[in-house]
Amino acid sequence: GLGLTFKKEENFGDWYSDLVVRGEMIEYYDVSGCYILRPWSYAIWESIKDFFDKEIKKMGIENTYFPLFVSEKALTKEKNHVEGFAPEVAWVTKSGDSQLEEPIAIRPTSETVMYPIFAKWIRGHRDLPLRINQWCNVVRWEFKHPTPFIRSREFLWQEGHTAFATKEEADKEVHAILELYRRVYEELLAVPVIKGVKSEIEKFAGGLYTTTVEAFIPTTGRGVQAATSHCLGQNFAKMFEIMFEDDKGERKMVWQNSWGLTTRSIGVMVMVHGDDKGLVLPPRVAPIQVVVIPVPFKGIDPSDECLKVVHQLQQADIRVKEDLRDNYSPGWKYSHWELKGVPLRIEIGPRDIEKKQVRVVRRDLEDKAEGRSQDIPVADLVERIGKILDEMQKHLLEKAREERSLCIATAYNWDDFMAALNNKKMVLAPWCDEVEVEENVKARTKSEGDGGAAKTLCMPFEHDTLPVVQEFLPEGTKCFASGKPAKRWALWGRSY
Ligand SMILES: O=C1CCCN[C@@H]1CCCn1cnc2cc(F)c(Cl)cc2c1=O
Ligand SMILES: [Mg+2]
Repeated sequence: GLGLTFKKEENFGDWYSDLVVRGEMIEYYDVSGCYILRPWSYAIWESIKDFFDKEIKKMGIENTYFPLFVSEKALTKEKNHVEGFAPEVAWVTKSGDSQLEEPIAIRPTSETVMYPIFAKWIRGHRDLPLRINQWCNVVRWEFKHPTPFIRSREFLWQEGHTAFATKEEADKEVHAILELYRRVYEELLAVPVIKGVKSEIEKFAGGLYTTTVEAFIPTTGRGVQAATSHCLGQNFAKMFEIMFEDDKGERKMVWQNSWGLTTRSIGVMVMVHGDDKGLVLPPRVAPIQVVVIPVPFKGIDPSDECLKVVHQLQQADIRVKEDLRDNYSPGWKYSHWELKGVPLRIEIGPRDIEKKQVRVVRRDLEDKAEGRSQDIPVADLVERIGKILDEMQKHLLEKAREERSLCIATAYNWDDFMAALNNKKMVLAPWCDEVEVEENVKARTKSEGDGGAAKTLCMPFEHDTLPVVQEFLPEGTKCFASGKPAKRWALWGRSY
């Protein structure tokens, strides 16, 4: 039958892998860790890209394209930047059947591709700020189990790379980009995220500090890094000698940022909103927002009325499609388009034609929920459909926020921390901010708990939906793990 084989709450891993294929987002591929993005998911990436690209252009950031290949010399310019990552670098070693003189790496990220060129482009303070972005693919030969969208050996992303004369300008941009990432998740994907800063061991080692938006999958109790915005400080400027002459004629190193959002965002959206009937797509990114289905009866075929409604909605820039196939029943079509996660379906039968109305059914409400289906006069259709789509967008975010708030516990000691963790929650706990304590928590949670180590997901910036804000760490509060004086709240959790 059409229904999904696995239940989300019972068998999440299989539910997800099956759903992204049955929902026609992903096709499997014979190179391990690589997936085909079919139109149904690629269209969602295009919506994300359209939004983000428009916003960064408003900020004066320009798109470029740098080569896919990195010379070994450039990639290994800074030993400690690469050494941790070396195992995941993919190399081209031959063309045809002849060995290459030098092996060439495929970019896993583009700092080492771009920054030697930045050093050429940046001479004086008038060359600053330099702010570029590229939409591309990167390759990282991951060894952990691959998961469509969430972890693959090749993925699509945007990577922004910027250079400034002062730290203040860099800091400001880090947060401006982080806010755009929050908007991608909350306004387009209807996924709530928590903004924060990474700990010293979780941050990008090559940088000064890393800010992040963290999403959460309630079903598995795992956090997932949704996007990241780093301030690199002057570390890369030092490595690649990116200097400029300031307005007093002094040679200074630039201050840099780099920031990225990947196709992982699509997987997070599927995991958060999907249900046992299939995908549930937020209207803002749904490739088709409304599907119109005729319900023939006693020889009357409402296909013409369907096409009229389709045309009306198209005029209002609503992404609408009719399903007039006569080799499938209305019931089959309802299940099919629910599996695909189309936000709204419109049913038109002979009685609807008589009454000059249509039946509108929402994908985001449970079968018996109030307001799931309603009869709407054709005359009011465009206005009402627009309103219902906006309502769905809001409802999906509110529902996800509500569910996530139930998955955040606050703990002041180890036992409460472990209880919450093993109850599939993220845990806000006061922490002494010492690296070895964080390493110790990782080690202890790896052995004691099931499902992998807990780590710090971030130190939340003050956040309206969290039970705490950084300032209110009561005097004398002890670190939940070490008992030492706590310095800050940390959000801990198991993660992807
Ligand atoms: O996260 C972002 C946003 C967009 C631009 N880049 C940064 C840092 C990327 C870290 N990182 C992440 N993964 C890597 C994998 C590698 F094989 C190598 Cl050689 C380097 C890295 C690496 O530097
Ligand atoms: Mg990695």
